[in-house]
Amino acid sequence: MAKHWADFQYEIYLNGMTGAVPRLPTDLTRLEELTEQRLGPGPVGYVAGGAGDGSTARANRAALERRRIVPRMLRNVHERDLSVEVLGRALPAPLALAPVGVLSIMHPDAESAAARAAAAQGVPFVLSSASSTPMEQVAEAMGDAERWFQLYWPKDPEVARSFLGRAKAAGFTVLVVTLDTPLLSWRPRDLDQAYLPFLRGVGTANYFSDPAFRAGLAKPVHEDPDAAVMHFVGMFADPAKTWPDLAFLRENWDGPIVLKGVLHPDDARLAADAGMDGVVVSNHGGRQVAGAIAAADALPRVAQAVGDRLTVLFDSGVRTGDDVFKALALGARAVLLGRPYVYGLGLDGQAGVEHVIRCLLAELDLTLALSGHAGPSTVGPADLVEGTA
Ligand SMILES: Cc1cc2nc3c(=O)[nH]c(=O)nc-3n(C[C@H](O)[C@H](O)[C@H](O)COP(=O)(O)O)c2cc1C
Ligand SMILES: O=C(O)C(=O)c1ccccc1
Repeated sequence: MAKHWADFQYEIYLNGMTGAVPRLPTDLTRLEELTEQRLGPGPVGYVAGGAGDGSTARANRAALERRRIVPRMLRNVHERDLSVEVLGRALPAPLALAPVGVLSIMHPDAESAAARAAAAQGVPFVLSSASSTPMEQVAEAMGDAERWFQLYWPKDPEVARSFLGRAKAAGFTVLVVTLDTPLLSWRPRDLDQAYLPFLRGVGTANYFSDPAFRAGLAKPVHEDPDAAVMHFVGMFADPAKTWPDLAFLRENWDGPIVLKGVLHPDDARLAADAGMDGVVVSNHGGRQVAGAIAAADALPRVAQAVGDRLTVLFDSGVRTGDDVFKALALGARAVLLGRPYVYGLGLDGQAGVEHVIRCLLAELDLTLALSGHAGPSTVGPADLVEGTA
């Protein structure tokens, strides 16, 4: 676990004094291009790509960049503390790693490397249902860190029950249920490169290792892998689900449940009415609904509607420490980091993910301090204006 959060910027400055150039850039917006140079256009196209022409992913960035911080002076920011409480858990910083499937397209150590990096930095790692490594194996890599599991809610209730039972048995305590992907969207960048990793069986580890999933196959996976993949595609999510179905999750999960992919304040109210514990305001990084509202534009409306009833988390477009600051100011309790850690993984495995987390938190710490805040709790709407940039 990391030391004192405010030490991060100090350590980086110190490396600068020794003349040692960091292995990866400290401007995390540069990682995509470097990863593409290293790994090629297929995998990076998949990670970077969005729905349709990519306009939602661009809107996510624009909505964060348009908001500008108005720093305050002379507020004694000498002693700082980034810690926050999220869902009854004390986190060292308002940050977790977002669930990202198919990580083995980035690095052979995939989810285990990302989980170890998160654990080393004390940040929760949300394990995707579509991971390339079975959940039990990733749980081991997590050590005594917080274990959060993301559910793609399978069509077959036996598989859903089996996943929840396995996740519980493997020590996962927080359930993040993704609602925005009952189907995968139209993603021209992947279609045009014929790069759809799950069609080659990547991201199916939890399914292929699941007894309830395998019971639905005519032949064992190794005898007919194509049929197994098609079975996965047809059942990994369920477009027929409606709000009353959430009772199933409550019956089958003991800990906090967070609904990911909420953009409308009325959906957030429905989540609260259904006894959920939190929402992630997210448009899946612009990967699902082309033309959707930017996540940062949805955030204040959702926070206003349910901020007193639910834990409001945020993702989609976070690239820098000041983006985290802005999300806090717009009403998020914490953010999930997506693509930047995926590129860190692709470029330098576990060390690359740790680099990304440390840069982001160093920058957040400095942004807080230089804006007049000793920690996340005092940040609010008054810290921002809407500019034109
Ligand atoms: C390659 C890739 C795979 C993803 N897989 C999942 C997934 O399996 N489950 C999920 O809930 N979200 C998934 N997401 C969405 C992320 O959890 C998160 O919402 C998104 O990356 C945030 O946008 P950003 O990366 O632009 O910040 C995926 C995102 C990417 C880029
Ligand atoms: O690509 C994605 O955004 C995603 O969520 C996903 C869904 C199924 C399998 C792998 C990734």
